[in-house]
Amino acid sequence: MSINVKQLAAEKAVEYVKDGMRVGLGTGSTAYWAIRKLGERVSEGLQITAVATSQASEDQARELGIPLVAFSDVDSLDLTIDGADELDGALQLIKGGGGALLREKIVAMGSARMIVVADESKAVTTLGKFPLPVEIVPFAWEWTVAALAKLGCKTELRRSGEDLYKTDNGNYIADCRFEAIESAAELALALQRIPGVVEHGLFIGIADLAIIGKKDGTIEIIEGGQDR
Ligand SMILES: O=C(CO)[C@H](O)[C@H](O)COP(=O)(O)O
Repeated sequence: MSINVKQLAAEKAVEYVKDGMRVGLGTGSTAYWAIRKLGERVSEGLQITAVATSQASEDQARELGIPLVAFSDVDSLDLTIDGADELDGALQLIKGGGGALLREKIVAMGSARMIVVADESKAVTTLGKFPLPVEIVPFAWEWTVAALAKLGCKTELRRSGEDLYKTDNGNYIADCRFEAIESAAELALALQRIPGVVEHGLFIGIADLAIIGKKDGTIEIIEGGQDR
């Protein structure tokens, strides 16, 4: 039987959750396993409150009996566990493959610690093979997409079947294929200067720890210095 490497990484991360913590719940197929394990621990008596980063994670947590609060009801969170589409050795991330990057960034930035959980295929030397998701407002989206393309990427507006994909916040996602991002920090600044961009999927200086599950059943832990 093959090992579920996402589950391996996610369950390791849940070991960092202690009684009384306020926990941010990430989004995606790796975060799913973390939420599942948290639900198991809650049913065994773990006392936590949680904030979800998407409707999907909220629904899953509710079903498992994890006590949920709105982010506006807490000053800050102790720990967020979330997945990533790519991560490098400096713990810079690309996120947003699941379309939840805006809420994910708010929740991660509002947490004392962020743990990234991933399988080894997500670990890269240079970010950029995975198209960078950028959340944009629907108004004048054609203009915003053209402005993004001027940064040197191939840009595609995300679709959901026949329709344009809409985030939980009612915005669109432009997926920007750079192939290689030489300076994530410079690109982040350039993206922030484009009106119409709500948020981008570059997470720089936010993650504290990455837990990477490997096919051979081992786990690699990368520690980083965040500068939130
Ligand atoms: O950023 C995300 C959602 O917006 C996810 O964390 C990211 O896409 C990784 O997902 P998965 O664990 O399913 O590979």
